[in-house]
Amino acid sequence: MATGVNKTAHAFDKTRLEGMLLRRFFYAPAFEIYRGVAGLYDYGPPGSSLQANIINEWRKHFIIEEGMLEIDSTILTPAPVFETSGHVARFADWMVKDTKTGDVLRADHLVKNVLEARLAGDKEARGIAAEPKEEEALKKQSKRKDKAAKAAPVKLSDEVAAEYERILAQIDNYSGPELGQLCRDHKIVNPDTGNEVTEPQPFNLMFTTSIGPTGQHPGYLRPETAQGHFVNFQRLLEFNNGRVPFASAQIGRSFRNEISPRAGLLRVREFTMAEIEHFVDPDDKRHERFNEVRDVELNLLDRHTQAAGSSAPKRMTVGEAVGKGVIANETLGYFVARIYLFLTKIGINPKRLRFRQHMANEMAHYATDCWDAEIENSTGWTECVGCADRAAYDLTVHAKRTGAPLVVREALKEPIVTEKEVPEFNKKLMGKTFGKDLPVVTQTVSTMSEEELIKLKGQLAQGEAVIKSADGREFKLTPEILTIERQTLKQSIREFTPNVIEPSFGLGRILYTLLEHSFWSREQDADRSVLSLPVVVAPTKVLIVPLSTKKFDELVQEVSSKLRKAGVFSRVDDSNQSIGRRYARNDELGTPFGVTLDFASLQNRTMTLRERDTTEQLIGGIDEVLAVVVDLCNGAIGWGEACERLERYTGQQNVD
Ligand SMILES: Nc1ncnc2c1ncn2[C@@H]1O[C@H](COP(=O)(O)OP(=O)(O)OP(=O)(O)O)[C@@H](O)[C@H]1O
Repeated sequence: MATGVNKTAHAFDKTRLEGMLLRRFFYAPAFEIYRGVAGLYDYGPPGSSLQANIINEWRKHFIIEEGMLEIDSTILTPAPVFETSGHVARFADWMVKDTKTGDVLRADHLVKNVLEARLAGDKEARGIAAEPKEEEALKKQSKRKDKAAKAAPVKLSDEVAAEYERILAQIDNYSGPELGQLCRDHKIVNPDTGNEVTEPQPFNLMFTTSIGPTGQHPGYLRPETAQGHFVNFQRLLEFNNGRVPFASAQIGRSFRNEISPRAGLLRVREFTMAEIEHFVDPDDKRHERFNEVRDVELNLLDRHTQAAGSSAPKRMTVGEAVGKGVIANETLGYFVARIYLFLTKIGINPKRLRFRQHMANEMAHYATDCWDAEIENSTGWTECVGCADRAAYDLTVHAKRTGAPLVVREALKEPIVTEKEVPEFNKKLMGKTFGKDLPVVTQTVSTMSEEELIKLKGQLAQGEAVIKSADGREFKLTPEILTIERQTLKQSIREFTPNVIEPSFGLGRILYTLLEHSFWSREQDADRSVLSLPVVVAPTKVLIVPLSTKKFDELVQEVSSKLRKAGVFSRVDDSNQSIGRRYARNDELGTPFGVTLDFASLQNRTMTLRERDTTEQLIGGIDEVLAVVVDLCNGAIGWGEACERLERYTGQQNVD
């Protein structure tokens, strides 16, 4: 009985969406009455509920479903942690400055925006319809002062257009000097002023602070939550009975001093992340639940496709991708698929979701493979989740710096028995013979290969031998100083540093793209906007609408208390506005169901149930409607089944 809804009746209108989000206070610029600060936003009631519901679903989907160990580590971090992790040296973006005004721009964004705008201008000049992101680029450009950029759309030669496409397909792969070269080669200037820009310089994105009253401990606000997992590794491992694989998970705030944040929630300076660190045996990256996701189909944009200048993803199952080596291993593939399932469950349009593999330069030097979940929106494709195999890098560097044994010690079922040449030193005699060079001699012998030791043993059997240290000095050895014997060794413990697979979610980006994907206007009336948020994440699940205030108080109380007891979040709208207006307001807030109490409710204890997307209405007894609505909100039934149940109910009433 549910009729189809044409959600694409009106073209997506970003200005309308942004106006509505602000009007309904999903989120707003922070400190607005102080004129605000770029890149900081406050969430209002519907935005906060939406984020809380996304987090709730994330916790169910990952932490509960996968038995992960949840942690909550501090934001304030002493400097040595980020010196060790490499963030102090390398957590930087390339920035350029306007040579006249000193305005600061992020170098890769400058190149991307200018080339996209030129391609959009080219399309316009050729009379080809622009894609939404290109329209955005043109809109931005037309507001700017650069005369050349504002001039009539310019046709590009086919070679130049192809070159721009090639650059854009691998924009994340360029180093700072290469971005500088691109600016010179393609005459890229600051579009706001038309002025040239400086050579790109690295800019560290971490906010510095100092801990303690005298400022003696330099520190940083964390730019990601990951280090909190690594520094707690020993305790987490112990909690997991000393075994891998296991995963820890954390949801919390991160801070990045972004160079010029101008993209709303997509690029902010303070944001909530949800991160997983899955610790796994480096020799065995299979995943025991891989079969559950093997057939999940994904859009995969691998690095070879990008290097060839294309951005057309290949459609493939995860099983196929891991089998063919497109995705490096099962565990990484498992998480890529689980990320897909999570994002689509909360309402991201699967057709506008792809996984892009990092190109060689883009990936951290230690990582083995990395895939970003990118979601298409009005600004183009935006990374919303990163999923990387970080190998053993993090635990290794922290162990080296602190001396903490960040390793797994695994009892071997079968001890490994090996025969080995073992050098034994006469320390006393060696001390007398070599004095302060003793450690050099010991080190030189101890680091010899099996083959070298056998050769040395042979020479000693002849009376003496000469060895060469790493710095080229020679030392004479005799059988009195050193003996080498073949021994049988038994190893019953295997010690190794686990590898880490890290899915890292930015919740603000997911929330914003979800709002774009859910937003549409009714066919008959472009002014009537709807947010088709899935029930699981909708800020309010049920709107209770009494016809007029006083007479219905008791029923309103009854209905809201029953919904509360069933764990369904509802709101009462008893304003004086017409029911139609009240529904329209809640369509904008994404409330999936409405129940209306009218005079029939008083007389016959009936209630009307309305569905947001179709606007269909069903009538039933109050308790039956409540039972149906609770099942709808818990995801036990869909709208089709709700219709059948209430129609059955109405049929029975008529017979009775
Ligand atoms: N400035 C930001 N504002 C909002 N979300 C962010 C920001 N930076 C990162 N994120 C989120 O955190 C996730 C993991 O961070 P990661 O370090 O992989 O991002 P990134 O590669 O630095 O992003 P970008 O290249 O867009 O700056 C991203 O997928 C994104 O969702």
